[in-house]
Amino acid sequence: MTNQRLYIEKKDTIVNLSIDNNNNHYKFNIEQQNQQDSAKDDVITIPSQLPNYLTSPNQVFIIDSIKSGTGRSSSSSNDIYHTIINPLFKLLDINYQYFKTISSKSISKFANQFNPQYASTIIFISGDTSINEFINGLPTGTTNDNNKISIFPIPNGTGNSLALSLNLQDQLSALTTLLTSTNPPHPLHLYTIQFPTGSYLSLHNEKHSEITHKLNFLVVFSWAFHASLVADSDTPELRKHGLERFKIAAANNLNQEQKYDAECYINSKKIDGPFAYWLVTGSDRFEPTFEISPHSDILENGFYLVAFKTGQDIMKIMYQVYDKGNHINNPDVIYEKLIPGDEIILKTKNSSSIRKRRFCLDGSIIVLPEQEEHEIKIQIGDYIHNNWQFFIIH
Ligand SMILES: Nc1ncnc2c1ncn2[C@@H]1O[C@H](COP(=O)(O)OP(=O)(O)OP(=O)(O)O)[C@@H](O)[C@H]1O
Repeated sequence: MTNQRLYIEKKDTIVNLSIDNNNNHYKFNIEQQNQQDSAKDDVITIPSQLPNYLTSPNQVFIIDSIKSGTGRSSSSSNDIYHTIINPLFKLLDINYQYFKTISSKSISKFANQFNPQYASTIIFISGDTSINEFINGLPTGTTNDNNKISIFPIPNGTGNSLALSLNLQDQLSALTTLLTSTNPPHPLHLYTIQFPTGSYLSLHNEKHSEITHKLNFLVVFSWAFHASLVADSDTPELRKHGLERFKIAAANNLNQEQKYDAECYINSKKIDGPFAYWLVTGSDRFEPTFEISPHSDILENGFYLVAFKTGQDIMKIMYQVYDKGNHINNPDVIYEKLIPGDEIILKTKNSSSIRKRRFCLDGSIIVLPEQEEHEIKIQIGDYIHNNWQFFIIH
């Protein structure tokens, strides 16, 4: 059970928030006056003056991606929006618009019609993919002040790498950070990939939609073993297992040779494959203890290549990742930093089999067309995309 007591200065009221970690059930209650006079030392004060990004003229939106993580049903006690966020925001007089997903296209559609009057704050109750879908779904913005978007993740997905990289370990601590942070929102850096014509987004291992323009990622772009785990575990059956779904898919993948032929170039430096593991990431961890890139800082512009070749003991290296990111000291692991101005190109070979041409983009699976060779270039962008300026609340 995780508990949090908040003192709402504006209303001179203490509220108790709790989450039962076993079943994800939330509770919200307002303390009686006589209890309030007792121990006030363990409370977090929510000041009367909330951060600018939650007050007018900023427009606040909440996107509730209800199938993220193990999913949740509306108005039940595992629904953090209705149980906690809605009553808390009402108490704090925060004006916002609530948007709940109804399909796998909801977030892209919401993004495509997004046309705020002022700078906006978007709070995601989701994992990483939902945030990625929003950013990639936006139309071209104007260059007025209304193009500033501050994003905040309340971690509810299977993969919550963005939140974890900001040290937001759970929903309640994320909420208090959102309400009390004194840091100005920081530029949120994006990385861009042009996929070959004919590439498509795959959902539950079926073609979902064609990729028609460059796509951005926020936290991870992967191929080989990592992309296979994400793709293979994307079934309704395995999704029920939450984070365990990756472990189940990993066990299945370890029964097959992990051989992905390619050459990789960082600027003019060539790195020969074949690879078993290959990904680039700007975040330091994918799970609370899976420290995939200990030197990454999500607030910096740049990312790391983490890769190793076929023939290495995959599980041994994965355990090193869980051991405080110790894999980066393993001479068989390639760990390279890329900064603005650098570029990375992956040239795949013998990749006509579908398992060899699946990529993971912040949790989405992109399948390249059926060809023996592909070339993918990843560019380090900045925090501006399609005229929108992105910031992260931290
Ligand atoms: N009502 C819905 N019906 C179908 N799909 C939905 C619905 N709501 C959200 N989704 C989709 O579910 C996915 C949730 O991804 P998100 O990253 O937020 O959570 P997740 O559990 O971490 O998933 P992953 O780890 O695979 O990225 C998104 O692709 C989103 O569009």
